[in-house]
Amino acid sequence: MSTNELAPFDALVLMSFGGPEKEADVLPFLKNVTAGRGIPDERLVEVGEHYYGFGGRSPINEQNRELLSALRSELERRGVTTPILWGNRNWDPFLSDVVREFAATKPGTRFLAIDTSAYSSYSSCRQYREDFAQTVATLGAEGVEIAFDKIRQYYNHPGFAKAQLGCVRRGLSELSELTGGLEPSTQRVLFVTHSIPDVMQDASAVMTAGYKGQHEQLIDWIAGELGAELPLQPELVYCSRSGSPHVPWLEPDINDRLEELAAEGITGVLVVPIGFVSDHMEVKYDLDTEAAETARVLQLAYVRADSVGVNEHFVSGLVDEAFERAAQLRGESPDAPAVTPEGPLVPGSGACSVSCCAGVRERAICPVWPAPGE
Ligand SMILES: CC1=C(CCC(=O)O)c2cc3nc(cc4[nH]c(cc5[nH]c(cc1n2)c(C)c5CCC(=O)O)c(CCC(=O)O)c4C)C(CCC(=O)O)=C3C
Ligand SMILES: [Fe+2]
Repeated sequence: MSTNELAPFDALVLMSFGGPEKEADVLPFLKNVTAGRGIPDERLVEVGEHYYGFGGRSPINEQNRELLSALRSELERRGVTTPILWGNRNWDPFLSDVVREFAATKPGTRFLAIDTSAYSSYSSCRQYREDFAQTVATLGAEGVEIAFDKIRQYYNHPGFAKAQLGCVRRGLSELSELTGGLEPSTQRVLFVTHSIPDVMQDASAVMTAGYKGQHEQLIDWIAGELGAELPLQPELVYCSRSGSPHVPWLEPDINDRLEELAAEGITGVLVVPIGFVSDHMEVKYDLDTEAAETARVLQLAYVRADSVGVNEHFVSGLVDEAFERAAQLRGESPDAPAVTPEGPLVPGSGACSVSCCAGVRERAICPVWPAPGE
């Protein structure tokens, strides 16, 4: 007997940010990212340099190829034959191209998207829903009907959470080895995520625990799970701020915080990239290059924990979330596990509804999930 755990979906699509793969790609990529966003030119030149420092190649596409292949293996292991594609917002392979090619052989395709972004905010969730709406509209104008849904934001799904827990555990033992033992009075754990503008943070906190609150809840869960294994005080800091210096973004920046901590007598840190699913350019440049250099100058011992990458808990969690979403759309009430007090961000439950993480611009989103009462 065979059942299709992903019905009513015809295909899965891994949806990501995209990144350049050679020097000539860097500027056109940055133009795509910042189209209509008012990022100062100086910032673009500066960010371009981060990429040129790595030969113009972001690691993100390679990491997504690995994630795609890990997801394929996990689906195969579970006997699922539904195809899985990969598409990006800002660089080749572009979502619309991938979807167009697939839908050409199968009109009316229903896609279920898995995006490489765990938390709620305009940049990390709603903007993907705008991308899906735009893709539906573009193909619709070409006479090709398609539909999209997406899995829930998964920062508190046990798969992602357990993967993060493992990364912290390994990082702690590395710091301990490097420094001859964990020392609460002189060491800290810095959980790092991508800074966002305060207004984006505020919009994210209307219908959900918010971008910042979700990170804090996950950190609390990790600390609870580790118990005495975590003798060091954890805190949340930020990286990769951009935009005008007059616009407030979430702080403290990791480099500023390292300076303060060094002045307070801290001599070692474990840096955990909890906001990122893989070691892409923010991790390679902002953490492994820039923050590591700040720590070196301050003579701080610096260990960077792994990102979840293709950790088995993470990968099988993503497949569980796809199954969960498909079952919800079949009218079933699947188990929706979550490790933090906020609970699962079930689409349309209020979290991730039409008004969740609303941006400054009015743009069509897809799928449209009204919350009860909206
Ligand atoms: C929350 C968040 C995530 C995490 C969630 C997720 O993963 O989606 C994320 C991921 C990423 N951000 C990336 C790259 C960039 N982000 C930029 C700009 C911005 N990011 C923002 C937020 C986020 N970004 C914001 C509020 C801006 C300001 C402009 C705007 O309102 O959009 C810019 C423009 C230059 C600059 O301003 O730095 C670049 C080049 C890459 C690719 C890395 C690689 O190539 O390996 C990835 C994975
Ligand atoms: Fe970004």
